[in-house]
This record gives sequence, structure tokens and C-alpha cells, in this order.
Amino acid sequence: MQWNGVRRAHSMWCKSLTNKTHLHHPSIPVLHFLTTMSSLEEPLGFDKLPSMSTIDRIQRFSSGACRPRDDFGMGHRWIDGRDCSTSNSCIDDDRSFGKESFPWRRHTRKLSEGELHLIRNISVSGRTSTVSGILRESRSFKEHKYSTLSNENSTPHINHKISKGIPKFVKIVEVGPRDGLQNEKNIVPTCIKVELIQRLVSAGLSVVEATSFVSPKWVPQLADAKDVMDAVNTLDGARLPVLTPNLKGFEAAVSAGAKEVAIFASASESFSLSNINCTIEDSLLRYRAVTTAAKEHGIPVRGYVSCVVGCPVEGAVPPSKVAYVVKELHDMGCFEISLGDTIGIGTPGSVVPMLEAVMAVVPADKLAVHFHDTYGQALANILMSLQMGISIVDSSIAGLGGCPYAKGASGNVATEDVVYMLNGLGVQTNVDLGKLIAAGDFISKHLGRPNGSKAAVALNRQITADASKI
Ligand SMILES: CC(C)(COP(=O)([O-])OP(=O)([O-])OC[C@H]1O[C@@H](n2cnc3c(N)ncnc32)[C@H](O)[C@@H]1OP(=O)([O-])[O-])[C@@H](O)C(=O)NCCC(=O)NCCSC(=O)C[C@@](C)(O)CC(=O)[O-]
Repeated sequence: MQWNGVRRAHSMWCKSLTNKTHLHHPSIPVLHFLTTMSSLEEPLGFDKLPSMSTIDRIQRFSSGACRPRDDFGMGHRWIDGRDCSTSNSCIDDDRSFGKESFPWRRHTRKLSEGELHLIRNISVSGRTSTVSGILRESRSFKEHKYSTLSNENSTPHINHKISKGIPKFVKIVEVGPRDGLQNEKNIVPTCIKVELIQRLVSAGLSVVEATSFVSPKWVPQLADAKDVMDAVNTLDGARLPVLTPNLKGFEAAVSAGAKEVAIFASASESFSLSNINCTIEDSLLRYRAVTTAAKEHGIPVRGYVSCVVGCPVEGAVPPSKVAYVVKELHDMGCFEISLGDTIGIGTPGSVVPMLEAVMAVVPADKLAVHFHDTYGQALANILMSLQMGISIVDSSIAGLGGCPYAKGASGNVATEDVVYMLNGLGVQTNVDLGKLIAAGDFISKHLGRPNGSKAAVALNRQITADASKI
């Protein structure tokens, strides 16, 4: 997430605070926010969250929620995922992936086009060099580059210990072109955004969030939403949802050819006010209007809930509040709801009770997780979420994104890191890691900064180092 417009609103409001002795703006308690930031330096743990009895109450309130709903009669257009299973685990019911998806088999797989491309263009000893001549001889070494496993003997052990509950296939929702870029100060040219989207789609990502139809005053970086959509509309092979904060945004998105939209609410009142300038309840009213219109157009709507474990203003956010907003979005017809740890503050200790509360009201197969990596917890949180039955993960190429309201905040978890971890677990994604790394390098180069994916940096470095020995 993030928003020059919000920052501007904050800074204008801060200026007004220096002239006035009390707050006039009802919505954004900036000083409070600044003074409460330090409370977020401590990881949110079970002790800071509601007791299990609160969660029990939510679970009772929602018994029977684990039923696929189709209130709008949209049939499977609206329900993208598996049928609800009581175990929330797809290890048993996903029959589309057999033994060949197990990690040890990847040691013998063929190199993908992206990997070959990456290997052909590696840099040796500071100069760019083509190494196609050595490609055949060093095949096993190259394949090793994209294998997360360090030793074959450990494979059955890893599988046996932690595979229970982990899905065999994870759908990655790439949010880089939207969430990753929206906070960039310098306007990224439309053609670069378009090329990034094309590269991500060709890497095999089946969902790439393309842009937002929000107020350009709030998010100037995405003011070219229509032009981006004009250019990518005809791309095959992926869904390209766009963010729409209200009916105006929805209508603009549909006219620009969007075939899927996303609405974004918050579990924190303060964050809702600062992000979309209205209360949670008002936002739900707006979103009901959007989902109703979307139903008329046959357009699927994804829902987001921000601040699912912590808010920069309010601190810990109770799981019951998250569950409430998630259920509202689900009931109004969202086919999938993404749970956003907007400031990347969560640990498995705070994520687990939040997921338990949410999964009591909406089935796991309708849920996605969206972790920012501010405190380096994103992969741990994702792994925990997978073990709890989630099989949809949002991530951002090269770890792009960030939040100006969280001290030291970094971006979303990097897609390359997620794919690397999932490869190591033997989980299918259908994503080509080599092409992904090339896409991350492409946008990082354009932004003039190192790739924020640790896996990408390590793999690039390892190839360079090993190639220089050949
Ligand atoms: C919601 C609004 C529009 C309310 O903004 P507002 O200023 O309260 O709206 P308003 O209804 O008073 O209208 C003000 C002006 O905006 C225009 N306007 C109104 N709507 C639109 C629209 N859709 N597109 C283009 N223009 C629009 C409207 O026409 C008017 O124009 P004017 O008459 O002044 O020329 C604004 O606050 C906004 O755009 N906010 C979006 C902020 C944003 O994009 N934030 C980042 C999203 S990321 C996130 O939420 C988290 C997430 C999803 O990534 C998950 C996670 O990380 O946790």
C-alpha cells in the first residue's frame, strides 16, 4: 500500500497542527500515531490479543459459515477456488498434482526458458558474458540454482514433518504493479508498468493486479490507470484485477475494460479514515454499491481487509474486528478476501489467532494472505497460513511497496522469495522463477535500486560466482 496523497494529506494536516493547539480533523490522529509508533516496536503476541474465549464467541456466532455462498447467483464466476472442506486442507482433496510435484523430482527437471535466459546473460567478473557454450556441461549446477533443497536426504524428512495441511498448489496474486508502485515518488512511465505486467504474466502468474482507479489526487502514481488497462487488456493467460474504492472508480474501471475489481476495507477505523477518508461502516456501504453494480456487469470482486493484526495508529487490532469486516465483504459477494498485514507487524503469534477468528466465519479457500515484510516475518507468516489451510498468497515482485507511516517499513513480501520457498516445499505455483527474477531485475533497474528479493539477489550472485569459476 501507499499513497503520496495520504502522505500529503497527513503533512498538510500536520502543518495545520503546528498552527493550532487542538485537532480539527476528525479522522487522522497524526500526533497520536507518531507517539504510538513505538508500541509497535514490540511484536504483537497472544498476550496483546483478545482471549481465546473472544475467539470462541466469534466461532459460535459463525457456526455454519463454512458453506460456499452464492448470494448473488453468480455461480462459479464468483467462486474461484475449491469447495469448502471441513479440514481446510487440500493435501487430500487436491488430486491434480501427483508425486511429480515432490521436491526431489525437481533436480531432474528441464530448465525453463526464463532460467535459460538468466543463465545466458549472467555477468562474469564484472563484464557481461554469454555462457551458452558451457550450458550443457553445467546443467546440474544450473538446476541446483533453483532448487531450494540443500540435500536430497532431507527431503522425505521435510515432507513428512511439515507437509500436513500445506496445499499442493498455491495461487500467487501478484500485486507489484499496483501495491508495489503506488508509493513510488517518481512517476513510473506507463510503458514500464505495461512491460512489467507483461513480464509477470509471461512468468506464469495467473493473477496480476494491474492498477487502481482511485483519486489521482490521492495516488498520483496510478493516475494513468486507464492507459495501463488499454495496453494490457488484450493480454492472455492472466486475470488483471484493479482496485476500485467507490462506484466512480468501478465505472471508470469497467469503461477501461477491467474484467475484475477489488475493493479495500480496513479492520482499523483510523486507517480507514486515513486511507479512504471514511469510516469502516461507510466504506461497507460504498462497497455494497460496488458489488451490486459488479453483479449486474458479471464482474468478480475481490475484497481486501487492511491492518489485520496491527494498525499504525491503534496498535493491535482484535481478530473479532477483522472477522467482522471479512464476513461483511464475503456476504456482499466478494469471491475472495485478502487479509492484509499492512504494516508488516504480524508474527505467527498474532497471525494464528487472527486466522482462527476469520476462518470461523469464512472458509479458508476464500481467503488470501497479504503480508508486508517490515519486520522480516512475512515468510514465517505465510508458512503458518499455509499450514492452516490458506492457499492464496499475495506478493509483490522484487518486494516493492512500503508504508510511510511505519518507521522503517519495507514493502510486500517479494514474489521471488515466496516462489523460492514454495519450490522448496514442493508446492506447485506454475511460476517460472527465472522469468520472475528477470522481471524483478527489470523493475528494480528502472527504479534505480537493488532487487528487494533476497532469493533473487542470492541466485543472481550465486550464478555469477559459480560461473566465474568455470
Ligand atoms: C476513496 C477516495 C476516492 C475518497 O476521496 P475523497 O476525497 O474523500 O472523495 P470525494 O468523494 O470527496 O471526491 C473528491 C474528489 O475525488 C474524485 N474521486 C472520487 N473517487 C474517485 C475515483 N475513484 N477515481 C478518481 N477520482 C475520484 C471526485 O470526483 C472528486 O474530484 P473533484 O470534484 O475534487 O475534482 C480517496 O480517498 C482515494 O482515492 N483513496 C484511495 C487511497 C488508496 O488507493 N490507498 C492505497 C490502497 S492500498 C490499501 O488500502 C491496502 C492494501 C489493499 O494494499 C492491502 C494492505 O496492504 O493491507
